[in-house]
Amino acid sequence: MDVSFWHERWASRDIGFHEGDANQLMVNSFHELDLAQGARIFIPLCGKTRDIAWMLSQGYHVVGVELNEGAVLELFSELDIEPVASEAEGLIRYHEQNIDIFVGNIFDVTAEILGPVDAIYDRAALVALPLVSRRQYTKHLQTITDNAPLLLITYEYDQTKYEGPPFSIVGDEINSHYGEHYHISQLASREVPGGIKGVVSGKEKVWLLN
Ligand SMILES: C[S@@+](CC[C@H](N)C(=O)[O-])C[C@H]1O[C@@H](n2cnc3c(N)ncnc32)[C@H](O)[C@@H]1O
Repeated sequence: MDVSFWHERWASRDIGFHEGDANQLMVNSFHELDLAQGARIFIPLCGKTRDIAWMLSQGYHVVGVELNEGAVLELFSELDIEPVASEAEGLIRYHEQNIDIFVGNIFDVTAEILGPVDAIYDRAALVALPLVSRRQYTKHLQTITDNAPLLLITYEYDQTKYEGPPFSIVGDEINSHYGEHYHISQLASREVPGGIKGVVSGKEKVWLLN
């Protein structure tokens, strides 16, 4: 998936991945991260997810990275926040009190740009990438966050029935990316209502990595 694939999806409003409300598995599992008030949560490939509104409402700080600037502007508009824009080493940083969103490619984000991270939340980010990029992405994520604890949401389904994205990711693969530095536990799982893109039945799973 190159960057033009995602820009085209935003341009044509082919954004079925966007949920109208905070993700229920995330809401039910977030306490497992055991974070202090004001903790800074990193959301890679954040789109304009409503999960950000939920985290802000719970008193957390959020830092996100998203390729598509239009998505980021929509995010702030829907949050009813007017951010300040600045340049940040080739990326654009949109900032307001408890929120920083960087517009650019995740692979151009360094630990210095990102700043301190208390936890990572990955929904529809790992599963959005093909396998070769997933290897690169998970290594990069661990480097720029110094292996911060991670709440991860994945899909599992028969990959021969639908080509993705989202891609099907099983526990063994998560272990291959993260097993060296993390203890991995599955917290919950639910059937995807209507299946994956209405084509194949699938499960949505939430994992805690710490
Ligand atoms: C499947 S969407 C998920 C968005 C969000 N996490 C959510 O739950 O709604 C994937 C998002 O990642 C963005 N994206 C894809 N590749 C990226 C990259 N290399 N760097 C930053 N953002 C990227 C896309 O523009 C898209 O908004």
